[in-house]
Amino acid sequence: MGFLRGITALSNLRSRLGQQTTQLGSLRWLQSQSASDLDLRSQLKDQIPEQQERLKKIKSEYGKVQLGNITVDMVLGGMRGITGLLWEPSLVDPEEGIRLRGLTLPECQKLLPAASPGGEPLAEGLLWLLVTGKVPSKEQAVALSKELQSRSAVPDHVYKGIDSLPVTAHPMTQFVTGVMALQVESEFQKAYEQGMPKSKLWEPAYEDCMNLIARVPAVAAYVYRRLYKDGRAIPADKSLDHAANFSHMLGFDDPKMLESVRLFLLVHSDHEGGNVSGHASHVVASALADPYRAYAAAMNGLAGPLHGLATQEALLWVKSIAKEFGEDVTTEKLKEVVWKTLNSGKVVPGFGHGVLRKTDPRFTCQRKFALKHIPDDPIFQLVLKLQEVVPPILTSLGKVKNPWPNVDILSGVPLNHFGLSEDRYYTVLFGVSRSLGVSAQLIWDRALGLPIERPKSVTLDWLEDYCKKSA
Ligand SMILES: CC(=O)SCCNC(=O)CCNC(=O)[C@H](O)C(C)(C)COP(=O)(O)OP(=O)(O)OC[C@H]1O[C@@H](n2cnc3c(N)ncnc32)[C@H](O)[C@@H]1OP(=O)(O)O
Ligand SMILES: O=C([O-])CC(=O)C(=O)O
Repeated sequence: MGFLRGITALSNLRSRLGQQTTQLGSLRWLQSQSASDLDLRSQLKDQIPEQQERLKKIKSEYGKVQLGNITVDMVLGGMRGITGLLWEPSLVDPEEGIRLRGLTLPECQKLLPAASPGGEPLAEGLLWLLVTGKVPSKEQAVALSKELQSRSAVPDHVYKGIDSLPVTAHPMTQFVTGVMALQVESEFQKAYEQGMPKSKLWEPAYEDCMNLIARVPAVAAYVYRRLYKDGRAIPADKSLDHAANFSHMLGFDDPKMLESVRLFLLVHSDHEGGNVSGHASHVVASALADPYRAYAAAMNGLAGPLHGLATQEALLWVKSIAKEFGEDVTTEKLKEVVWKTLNSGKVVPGFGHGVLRKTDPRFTCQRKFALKHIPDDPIFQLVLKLQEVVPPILTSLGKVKNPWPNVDILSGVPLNHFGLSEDRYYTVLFGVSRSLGVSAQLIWDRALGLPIERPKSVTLDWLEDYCKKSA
């Protein structure tokens, strides 16, 4: 609870010690940090000219280097395999999985500052990493925490906008409505209208992104409390870090739940640029639509069942199995259930991937967490059985390129264990997490002056003609 208070005490101690701290080894770094060291915007501003130069050099020296051939399969196959986007915060290797600014998830867990020793990383430190590519000190993460808090007030019209929807509206519809209502305060839109030159647009993009990240937890929590807790909203607790405060506003203060939310925000934060939500945000922002509009587009994509909604679908599916067949369901029965799902024309949620060709490290990371904190949870136990049962069945179909579990099959399990059991809400949690990665790139989109995205499309007639001529 006293995360910020603890750090403030440390800083006070530092000033009381004055010059002596230079003798104190481990405290030395604290003193060397100036105000601009602690300010994300200043750090970013320092980096931008260098990265702009880098991009310019790559373009002029290597602009004609080929990155592969485009085949008809790729055009008809959702552009799979086409390298066509620049995305700085993360990169996915098909075998190894995600790296956030070069760090694997276990490396992030080890290196990023945590609320308490050995705990899950603070979302603020993660955001710092995603934006700058540098691992922040705890002081930097705390400074960013304070910055986000200072930006977190949500205007009343946002809540009124959400309230105008029927409670039957899907939580993602309510959430996106809230996000669009936040857009009314876009600094980016104002700056553009006032004629700000392109070279400076990263500044209002930064403002919008930081305000957005700061505000979406309250909007998301409002939707949750409206739908499931009689609308009794819980005010923010300013002594808490970003993730813990989100959990608090949802109504969960158990320290293990706070850790679960911190982990959730880490593993769902980003997955390079070609996934539906990332790509949607990038293309919308490329038309110089403001970050709220771009993020809302991302959230509409995330709400698709083959993408982020799989979090909801997976938890619903696993729970329905537990309900119908009990938690001790046999392997044979589980196989039957998987086949029944497939034969009804549905996909098996939480398995497979568009890029990954091995078990998703985000699954592995959450599995480790569950083994530590909730080893006997019956839903977790059921997922472990599905991890064995599903891949051979999917493989036997002969068409599934990746039969292994993805992030979504376990995403909801720890949170469900600690009381957040409303499956339909899960994609909103995913959305709050993805505000970190999407925003980090939106800032760089404008800092690097990336152009409007406009790939070429063709018709079936064109394809046939072209292929016949080249045969
Ligand atoms: C955060 C995330 O977005 S992670 C992904 C979350 N989504 C899910 O968990 C939903 C279940 N999984 C899927 O639907 C798919 O694996 C996707 C959408 C993730 C990837 O799709 P693709 O890249 O097209 O996968 P792939 O090339 O292996 O698909 C080939 C075929 O196998 C099928 N397939 C792939 N995964 C599955 C699955 N889990 N269950 C059933 N069939 C599957 C595809 O539907 C496709 O069938 P079709 O040719 O009859 O249309
Ligand atoms: O990479 C993808 O296509 C989907 C995914 O796992 C994500 O966006 O988290």
